[in-house]
Amino acid sequence: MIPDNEFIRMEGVPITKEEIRAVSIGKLRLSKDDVVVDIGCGSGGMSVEIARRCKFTYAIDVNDKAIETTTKNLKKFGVENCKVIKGNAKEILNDIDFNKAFIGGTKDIEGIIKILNKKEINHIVANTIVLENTVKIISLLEKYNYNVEVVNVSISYGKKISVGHMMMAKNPITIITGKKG
Ligand SMILES: C[S@@+](CC[C@H](N)C(=O)[O-])C[C@H]1O[C@@H](n2cnc3c(N)ncnc32)[C@H](O)[C@@H]1O
Repeated sequence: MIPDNEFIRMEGVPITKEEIRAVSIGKLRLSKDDVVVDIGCGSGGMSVEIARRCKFTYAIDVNDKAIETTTKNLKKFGVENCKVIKGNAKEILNDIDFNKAFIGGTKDIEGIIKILNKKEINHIVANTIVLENTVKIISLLEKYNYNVEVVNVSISYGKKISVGHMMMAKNPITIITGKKG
């Protein structure tokens, strides 16, 4: 994994932390034949890591700054097998071919999961912070007969204080995996 501080960051939108990227990448079980879409690519933290491990990646975001930052990070890390597309994933997914999806953004999630199911995408991994989004994604995946695994990851970073290291907790992230077949 690339350390967090090596990425160019987009103001106001946190990059997926190195440890969360590691678990999420593990859950995607990537192979060199996979074509993966990163829905809500933000700064491109996941797009870069995914593209380095598969055949091709589509990085989609509605936000101009996200598109700009992801493009810069792809260039910085020498990633050439990733196309960055601006827009709402709901309007774009029907026009591209891929076999796995990573979900990092949840706007219009009902429509997005409906399309993923219709396109027979049998391996989906989502990261959520907000409880309501976690519940919504689990329910939607179950509605479309995906087998769902839910993992909650809590990370604490050691901070040096006078008497030793104090562990400072970050907010937990839920990693939801939906699979069929
Ligand atoms: C938490 S950030 C993702 C962080 C990213 N994984 C990273 O490491 O930099 C979520 C992003 O999803 C985008 N987003 C949310 N819903 C979306 C949608 N339906 N289509 C495209 N982008 C979306 C937001 O604009 C935001 O940039």
